Amino acid sequence: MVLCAKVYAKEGEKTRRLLLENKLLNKNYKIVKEGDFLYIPLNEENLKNINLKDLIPNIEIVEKDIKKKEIKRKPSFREVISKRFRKEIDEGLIALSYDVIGDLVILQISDEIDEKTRKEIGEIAYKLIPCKGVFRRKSEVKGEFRVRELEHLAGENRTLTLHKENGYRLWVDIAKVYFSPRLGGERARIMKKVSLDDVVVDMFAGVGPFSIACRNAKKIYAIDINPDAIELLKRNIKLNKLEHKIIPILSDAKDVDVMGNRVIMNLPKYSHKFIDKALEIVNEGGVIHYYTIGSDFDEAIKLFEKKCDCKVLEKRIVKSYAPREYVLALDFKILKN
Ligand SMILES: C[S@@+](CC[C@H](N)C(=O)[O-])C[C@H]1O[C@@H](n2cnc3c(N)ncnc32)[C@H](O)[C@@H]1O
Repeated sequence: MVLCAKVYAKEGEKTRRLLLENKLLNKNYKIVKEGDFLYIPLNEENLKNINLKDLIPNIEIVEKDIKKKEIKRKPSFREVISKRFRKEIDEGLIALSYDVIGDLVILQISDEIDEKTRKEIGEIAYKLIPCKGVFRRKSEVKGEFRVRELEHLAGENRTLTLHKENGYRLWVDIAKVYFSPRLGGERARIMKKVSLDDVVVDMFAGVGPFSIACRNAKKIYAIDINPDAIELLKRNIKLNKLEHKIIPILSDAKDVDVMGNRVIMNLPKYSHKFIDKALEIVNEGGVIHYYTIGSDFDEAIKLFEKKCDCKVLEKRIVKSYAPREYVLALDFKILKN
């Protein structure tokens, strides 16, 4: 038996909404109609904390024999793939993790899996993950622009998408520029550190996620060598109404002539080659947010200590890169360049 509110059918919707707003609706049971009346199941647990008569003075509470709703949950992509392709997952040929960038999904399936199966997995992802198009990583990120090759598997064959994170929006073309949604948390961390009088230099800005995350700063120089990234960056600056703050610069970071007190070096694979330039850019007392790849922090710390007088403010593992290798973040306060 379930405790129900018995109301005239014409009062039903109003009562249901009131009960829902006050967390008093028991969604595990169906609402039943008999004659002129509706029986609306009540959440007995929450009913203890509220006098229902205060909320709906004429309410009649009755017990009623109602069947539980059969809730059919759609299985997740991971559940389906784990069952169907256990062996391939264990062999490292198919990954259960995937990236969602805007309305596009990027899967990790090895070339060793035949094309028909790759497309089949793409179709499963298309059905089970809310998205418009599904791709797979066809290569690692490579070259100066740090872009990866992709293979279209299902849905729309379009690579431009609008991604949302940390309260800002970004146009990203996954075929032309680097972008990782897995860095959203790292950008949120930097965002909290930025103050109104900061001048930020984002040396490897891409489509601008770090630059835009620093929107509370006084000024932000956003540099990238990839013309497609700079075009999207300009679009993102407008989209987020930051034309008065962010200065996009299409250039090799080594050639720029700017200075700031907060320098972001988000080029983990090659950032070590740009430390001298970053030390030229940063004001004394400023901070360098250094990203690198390694198994521990020691190498990066030694590298900086050899070149300047500095102090590690914070260090953290951002994400895994390869077995026992990570993308590492180190914040250095530069005491003397
Ligand atoms: C790992 S991506 C990071 C992009 C962006 N910060 C993000 O989080 O999405 C590195 C970026 O550095 C750019 N890049 C590589 N070498 C560069 C250089 N010498 N000067 C300026 N930009 C460079 C690439 O085009 C790429 O967009």
